[in-house]
Amino acid sequence: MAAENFEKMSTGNGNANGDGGFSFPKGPVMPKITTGAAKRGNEICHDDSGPTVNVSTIDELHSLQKKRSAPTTPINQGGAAAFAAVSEEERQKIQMQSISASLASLTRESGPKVVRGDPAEKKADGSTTPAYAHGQHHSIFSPATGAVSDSSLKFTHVLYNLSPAELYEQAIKYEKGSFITSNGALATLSGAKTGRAPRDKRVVRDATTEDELWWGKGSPNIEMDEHTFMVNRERAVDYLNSLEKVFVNDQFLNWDPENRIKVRIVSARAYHSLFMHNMCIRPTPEELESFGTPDFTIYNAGQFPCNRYTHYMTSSTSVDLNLARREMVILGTQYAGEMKKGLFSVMHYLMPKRRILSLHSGCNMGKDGDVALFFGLSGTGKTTLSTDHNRYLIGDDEHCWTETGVSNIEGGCYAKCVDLSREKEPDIWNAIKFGTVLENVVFDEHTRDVDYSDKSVTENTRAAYPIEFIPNAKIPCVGPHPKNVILLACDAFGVLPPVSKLNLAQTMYHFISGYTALVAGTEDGIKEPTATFSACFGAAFIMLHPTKYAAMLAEKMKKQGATGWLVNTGWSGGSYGVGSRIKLAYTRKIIDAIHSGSLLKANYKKTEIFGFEIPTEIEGIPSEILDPINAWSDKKAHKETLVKLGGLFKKNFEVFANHKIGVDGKLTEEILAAGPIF
Ligand SMILES: Nc1ncnc2c1ncn2[C@@H]1O[C@H](COP(=O)(O)OP(=O)(O)O)[C@@H](O)[C@H]1O
Ligand SMILES: C=C(OP(=O)(O)O)C(=O)O
Ligand SMILES: [Ca+2]
Ligand SMILES: [Mn+2]
Repeated sequence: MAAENFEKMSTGNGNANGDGGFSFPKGPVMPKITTGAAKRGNEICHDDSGPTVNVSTIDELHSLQKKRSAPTTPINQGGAAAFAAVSEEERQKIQMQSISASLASLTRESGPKVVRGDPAEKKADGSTTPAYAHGQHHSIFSPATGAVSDSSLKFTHVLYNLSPAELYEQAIKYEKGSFITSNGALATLSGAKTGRAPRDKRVVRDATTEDELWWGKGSPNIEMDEHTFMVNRERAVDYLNSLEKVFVNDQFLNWDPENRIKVRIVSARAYHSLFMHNMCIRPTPEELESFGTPDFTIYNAGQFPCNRYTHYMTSSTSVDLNLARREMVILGTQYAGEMKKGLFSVMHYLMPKRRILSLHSGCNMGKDGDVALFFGLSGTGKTTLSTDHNRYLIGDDEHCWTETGVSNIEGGCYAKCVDLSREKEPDIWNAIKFGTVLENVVFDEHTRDVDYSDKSVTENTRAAYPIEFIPNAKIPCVGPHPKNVILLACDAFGVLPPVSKLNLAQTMYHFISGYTALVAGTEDGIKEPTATFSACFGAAFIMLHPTKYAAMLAEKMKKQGATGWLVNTGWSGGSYGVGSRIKLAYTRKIIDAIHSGSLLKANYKKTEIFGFEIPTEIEGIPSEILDPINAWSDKKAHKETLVKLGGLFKKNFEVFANHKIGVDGKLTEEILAAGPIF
């Protein structure tokens, strides 16, 4: 009986053949040792009643495994086929020519020889160098050039718009610190830099940008000249060309089809290529065929430092933006966020020129089409709160607001992972799967389970995933005009109310202030929260004077009748160290009440100093936390802290006191009066 059951369970072929008189001994044994030899007499011993593979060598077997990707342009029947085949070759040639031009070191050759494909991939003849004449898999481009240098003799292999699976393989084979975690994500390390380096971000100051951009105190635009840019560009390009292979991504920014920008990212790491694959908008195969030349190019040579003897360089890191050349160069940092936020800066320049407002905000939409924006500095909750199971996600970080509505600039999200839990943030948790880049996380060496509470590498652990990994993403990522504009502040002083309703002047005052206060980091033993003011909740990325963006926001909010709110996602019941961070569940309830419109109808009272309108009740939230003073046991300390914060706001706003916001002089006065009064 036992043997019979065992036979039923086993799907072994060949033995459970009802040939009587033959049974396995009891106990766990290997079922397929003998064959039908006992019955078939002197036949040769074999065990292959199933079909066999139709090859004669192991190489042939391997060649069967990968089928060539189907051409994306349907080749017409009949006479057109030959024409289509030629034009495909021609198209690839144009594409390689364009990549060669991107990689040209401008002082020497016109561009390197480029060849498409992995140099380690064996050709049919076993060679690994490109086949010059009979191009099979690889298209090749050799520029006509008189000058000969070592770099003009070698090929630069281009890994063009690889798929996530291919990029996983590249990362795991060649990039130390790349692993697959148990959820299927690709874990990587970004090296010495685990966050952005705003003090190393430079912008070329030329005749045009001199007048157009915001320079000087408070501005993120640290100047450099054209010549220095070219020195760094050459350094990056030479570094990239010295490698055996580079990754090239051709993608889009902005879901608004009329204002879409074509971007090319040239990088040395599969990690960077997969990151941008996830974060930018992915072209369809057809869109890629007609991509042509990009509107903007990033040269990411982050593994290679800049030269400190180069004028303007103050460290080994430099992130350089040249708007005239439409190029960005990255040296000395591998933190992938530089690319995403660098392109965001470009959009903060290009879009306002078209009278489109670019926003450092998350954005989602309710079932009835009500759109909300979530402004806030890093770590205040844009990604967390815009990812809401009951609403459609338009985007978590970068948007545009046009005459017709909003559009996401990106094609993916970049979530903080520190202390991530399945219970509190199920959608982000589930988005961390095959295809997602997991930066700087710690995992179990055997099970590969990620420990999101482990901050050994950095506190700024991140997951980058395509937006469609969020089940209720709104694709295409566009929506109508916003109804609510939510300003997020993580107030570690614990004096800002959990939610305040703002009038237009207050909304503008707080938008221009861009306040948050974070604890500087538990390790350093810093007890005192530090206030940060970052104009437009994104001073690191804006290119024009903050009042330009503020004026556009005021005009749009007024025209659309949008309501402004200030939500404190930080401390309650005392400053950091005494009080505690407002529960995410409470913040979500507050946000729900904003979306539903119920909060608009609540009863309000006015606070001291800041003059906020705060609700007296919100369903599901203990009423006593709505007015911060109630949650503080030390009332005197509360008042002192409130006055201190008010003072910091005042001091910060001084630099804006002489600026007119838009053409409306009355609004400017109202904004100046909308700050703290004491
Ligand atoms: N009350 C709260 N509201 C929002 N986020 C909170 C709250 N309490 C804790 N958090 C945590 O703060 C972090 C917010 O980060 P994130 O949403 O990525 O910010 P941003 O996208 O603005 O940079 C998340 O790790 C989130 O879990
Ligand atoms: C990636 C960033 O954005 P955020 O923290 O707002 O998600 C950043 O500021 O570097
Ligand atoms: Ca940010
Ligand atoms: Mn975010």
